[in-house]
Amino acid sequence: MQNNLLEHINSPKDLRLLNPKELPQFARELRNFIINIVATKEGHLGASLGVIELTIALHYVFNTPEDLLIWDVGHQAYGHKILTGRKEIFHTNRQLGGISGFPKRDESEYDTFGVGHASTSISAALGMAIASQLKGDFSKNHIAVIGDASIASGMAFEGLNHAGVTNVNLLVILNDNAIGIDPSVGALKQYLTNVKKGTQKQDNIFEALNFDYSGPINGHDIEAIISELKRLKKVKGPKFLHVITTKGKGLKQAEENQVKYHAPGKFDSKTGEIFVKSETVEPPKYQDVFGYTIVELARENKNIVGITPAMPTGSSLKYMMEEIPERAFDVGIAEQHAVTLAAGMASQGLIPYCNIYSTFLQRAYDQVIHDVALQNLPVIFCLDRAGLVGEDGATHHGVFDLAYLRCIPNLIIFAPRNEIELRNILYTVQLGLTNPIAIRYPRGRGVTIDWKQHFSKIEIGKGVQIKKGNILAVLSIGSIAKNVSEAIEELNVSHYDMRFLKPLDEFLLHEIFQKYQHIVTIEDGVIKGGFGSAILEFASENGYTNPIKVLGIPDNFIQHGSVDQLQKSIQLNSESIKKQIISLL
Ligand SMILES: Cc1ncc(C[n+]2csc(CCOP(=O)(O)OP(=O)(O)O)c2C)c(N)n1
Ligand SMILES: CC(=O)[C@@H](O)[C@H](O)COP(=O)(O)O
Ligand SMILES: [Mg+2]
Repeated sequence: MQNNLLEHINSPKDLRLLNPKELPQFARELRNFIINIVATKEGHLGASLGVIELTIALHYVFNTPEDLLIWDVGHQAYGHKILTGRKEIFHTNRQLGGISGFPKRDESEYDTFGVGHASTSISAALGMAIASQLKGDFSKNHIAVIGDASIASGMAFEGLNHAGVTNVNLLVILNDNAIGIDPSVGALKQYLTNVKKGTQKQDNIFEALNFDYSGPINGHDIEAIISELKRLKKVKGPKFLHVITTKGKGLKQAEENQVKYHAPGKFDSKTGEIFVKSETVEPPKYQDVFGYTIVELARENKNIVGITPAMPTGSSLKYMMEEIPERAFDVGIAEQHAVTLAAGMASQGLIPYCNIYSTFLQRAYDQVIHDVALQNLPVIFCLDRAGLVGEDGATHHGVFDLAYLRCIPNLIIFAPRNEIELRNILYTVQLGLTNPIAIRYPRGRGVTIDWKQHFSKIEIGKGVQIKKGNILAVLSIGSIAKNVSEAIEELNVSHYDMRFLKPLDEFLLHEIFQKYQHIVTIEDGVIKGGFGSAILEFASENGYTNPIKVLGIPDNFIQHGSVDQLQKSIQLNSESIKKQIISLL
């Protein structure tokens, strides 16, 4: 199909010149444009396809960028990006030096608020609306578009609760497609389903919170959305529009397999078929080592429970949810709840494995300190996606965990260098743990094909030497050990995998500091406050004066790109590590 309309549209101003009758065709073109590019460049797909009509209607009716539009999470904003001046560079989406996969303030004036983590849009839009009111600007509209999974999170409710007692010009649009990445969960989901079916007998929740509620309306009927948005534009105070859409709309496979097509990787843009990688045997993904191992352990140990806040597929807890559903819980986008739920369970003798992406645990920091560590409850945090995650970029890199966890008393912190270490620590912790523990491991595949070996117990607080050499010792933590091994293969230096950031293996450290002239520390976390800082503190406390070089993530936000490219850009790839070590020898 020719992009007859899209060809001429580079901004919402151009869009507003179209006749309303042309908009359905424009929607088809925009969809195809996204499908064609995501098919080869990868990225989030289903969410953007589902809001094409809504995106067009919003920019058609509202005077963006003066009217402020915020996309919750932002993974559904590809149509918005293309419509707001980024059509020609959309093919660089999520790539090194290219545009971000999420709205970002320094990328466009149409991106009014940086997003990536869920459920922030209502608070941000409310803040902007209050600012407009205080400035005496009563003409501006402030619009938050939020999904059915994201609105169930505590933070979204906090925003609604506040907004309902204001008279600011705020429009919350619920894009209800009944699914997050995985199917939405919880009582609110049931409520929304009942509203859709027209079987809801109770008061409308949103009206009860003082919102002017309208809907549900068909989010693919562009005429209907435009007409409703025009009406709402004239209504004062907090308004709530409930829109029903289909995730993946317009691509058959994406509609039928919404979980897979959330972010499908490369696929055939014509047929929609996902390209299957060749059958070469590869090491497993760390998430699968977690997912399969917890099932194995939980079969034997009936006290084991699993928790995920809305990431059953991403964390691979889905395997336990399939086999032992009564002990595996998807609690929705509710990281804070997930942590305190785990604390409650641990207080009663259960053994909770609380699996949260490193970046999303940031949201539950107080719960980790106040509900878990302060009471010394033996919760097992499995922090997936630790380190650089790649194309999701700055909002999603799990690089702060070592630093933000290290200062918490009682907490044990472990990072496996490979799949076997992960498997063994998962085994060890259910044998009886007196403290909480954080186990952090990266996105993607490990290094060991034959990973499913017999369990063996790991001694808490013990590091190991994995290569012997002279003069210089490299101390690493976690899976960055692979880069170190490659870097020093031909060098006469020692390599220690310290494994535990807390408690540090001080016995081993004394040995190292007495034996080697130079120490190099390497971590895939921020250098301010992480593993390297811990070693510097150890040296200072014990009067060691050996020169220590700290390698890790520098003190700035790392953007998007492949993990290899990003590691290279901050000298954490094996070649750069090698050069830096040689310069010290
Ligand atoms: C705090 C936080 N937790 C988890 C995620 C991972 N995540 C990204 S999108 C998503 C589902 C969002 O679902 P919904 O709000 O319904 O939007 P849809 O994808 O259906 O458009 C989740 C869980 C996140 N981005 N932020
Ligand atoms: C938008 C979002 O937060 C998720 O879709 C995230 O991109 C998932 O990351 P993984 O691909 O690492 O599971
Ligand atoms: Mg949804």
